[in-house]
Amino acid sequence: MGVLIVVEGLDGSGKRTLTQALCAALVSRGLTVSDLAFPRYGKSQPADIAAEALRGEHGDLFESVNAMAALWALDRYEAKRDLVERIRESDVVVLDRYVASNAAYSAARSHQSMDGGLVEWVRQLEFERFSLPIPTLQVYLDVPVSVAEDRAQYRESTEVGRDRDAYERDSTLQSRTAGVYAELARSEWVSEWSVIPNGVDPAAAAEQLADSCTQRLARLQ
Ligand SMILES: Nc1ncnc2c1ncn2[C@@H]1O[C@H](COP(=O)(O)OP(=O)(O)O)[C@@H](O)[C@H]1O
Ligand SMILES: Cc1cn([C@H]2C[C@H](O)[C@@H](COP(=O)(O)OP(=O)(O)O)O2)c(=O)[nH]c1=O
Repeated sequence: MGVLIVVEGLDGSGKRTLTQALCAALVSRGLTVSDLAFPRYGKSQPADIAAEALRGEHGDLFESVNAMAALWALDRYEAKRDLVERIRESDVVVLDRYVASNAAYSAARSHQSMDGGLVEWVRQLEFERFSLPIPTLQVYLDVPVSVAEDRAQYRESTEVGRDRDAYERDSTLQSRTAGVYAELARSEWVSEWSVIPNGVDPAAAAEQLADSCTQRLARLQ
């Protein structure tokens, strides 16, 4: 039975980079590691439909915050059995985005703080109704919106298929999302959070997180 670590943050905040560094740091400690990124594009119809809606397809689907959030949530519901199995079979499972993404982006789209109703709606849908596994630790990459945007723009210009979608192009949405993420982290929403400040080297952050995983695993035994 392993620990579930979730990496959260804005588009371009460095989630994929930290996830990869963390997996490498865990493997170098002799641990068995499994990683998964949400949305599971190409593997989940709900995720693909939501991504298409972000690019203007499917009529007015994009307009509904709840409909979009339900699609991202259904992607995770479909992955539940796989996720539970990975947690059973690995020492550590690392996720690039999870339920907190839905909470932060949905509240931000509706101009709500974390107390406005949507965050609680997401929690009830995903953790109560769907009974998705509760993360052991949620890691928030606290990067200024302008830095995340510059990185997402750079990636768009250098990587095929990484053109920015409607959320990524909306910098006021990104900035409200950062506000909700900060609230979620401060209130330790659903489980423990760790905030990585801007400027911390991803490899150094990964080493610290890997040490913390080793200690948590020792406590579980
Ligand atoms: N700490 C960092 N400092 C500088 N550049 C970074 C850092 N972390 C990630 N990057 C770069 O920023 C871009 C976006 O990072 P990525 O990990 O893909 O972000 P995300 O998965 O959050 O969208 C990539 O080009 C990556 O190489
Ligand atoms: C996983 C997830 C993502 N999102 C948002 C965050 C992103 O802006 C957008 C797409 O996810 P993202 O991780 O950015 O996909 P990619 O960069 O690979 O295209 O959807 C939610 O609103 N809820 C969720 O549950």
